[in-house]
Amino acid sequence: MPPPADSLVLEVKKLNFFYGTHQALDGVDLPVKRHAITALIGPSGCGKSTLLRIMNRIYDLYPGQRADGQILLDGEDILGPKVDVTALRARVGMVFQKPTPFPMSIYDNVAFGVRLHASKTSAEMDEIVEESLRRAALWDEVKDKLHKSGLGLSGGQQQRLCVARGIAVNPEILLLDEPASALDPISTAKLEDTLEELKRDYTIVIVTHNLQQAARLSDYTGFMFLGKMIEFGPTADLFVTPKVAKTGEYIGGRFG
Ligand SMILES: Nc1ncnc2c1ncn2[C@@H]1O[C@H](COP(=O)(O)OP(=O)(O)OP(=O)(O)O)[C@@H](O)[C@H]1O
Repeated sequence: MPPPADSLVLEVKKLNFFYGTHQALDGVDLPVKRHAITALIGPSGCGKSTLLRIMNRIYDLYPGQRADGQILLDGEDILGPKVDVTALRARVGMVFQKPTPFPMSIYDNVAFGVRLHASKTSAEMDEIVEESLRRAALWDEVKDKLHKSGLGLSGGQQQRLCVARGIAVNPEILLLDEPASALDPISTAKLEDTLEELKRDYTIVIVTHNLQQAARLSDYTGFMFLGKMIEFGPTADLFVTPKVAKTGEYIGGRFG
């Protein structure tokens, strides 16, 4: 069963995507439920990252890439020509595969995006930085070195810093593209706990190669293959009783 229509924050409809003449997505639909975690799984090259990159129009930065179809965010089509892309990226934040802290202090990493979008007093900014680091489950580890470089943190801490930076601007949706692939198991577990906590207030879409991670973490899962959304549903149903044979083969490890 898909999530009820009135619980959706984002709806991808009949989405096609082209890198020049290469069609990477073909008629993709994806309903994204508010305050839930939606995972995208599928073999390498099936289009998971491409789909994620369309949701905040990162692809706009690259000539020759084009999308058609609809992506409704709170009912408004974000693929339309009149969309303010900077404002969109504040509403739909992104955390990448490799941790990408800026070469500046931990504090400034979190404050950076907020300064772009709003003017705050220093007391307000202190509060936002602390709250974001707490929510990203990093505060206790960094509260005594906020003015040291973000690049001095461990890989797992850097990734949670990127999550803190992403949520500091209070986005509706946080997109994560294989955020744990460069992390050790303990850092991965911490990041997963963080995401579980965050879904109370945010909507999360995560691309992962790790099927156990998708099964542990997500409420809904979409399985993609060769640019198509093959099956979408509640994670427990898709993993235990997939409706499409291809989904079962992938989950059963018969290809990938
Ligand atoms: N910049 C690009 N230019 C041309 N083709 C691209 C580009 N990026 C991706 N593609 C192609 O688009 C298709 C989908 O790629 P995408 O990176 O979205 O897959 P993916 O499922 O995220 O893969 P992976 O799990 O390996 O990251 C692939 O055929 C890929 O080769």
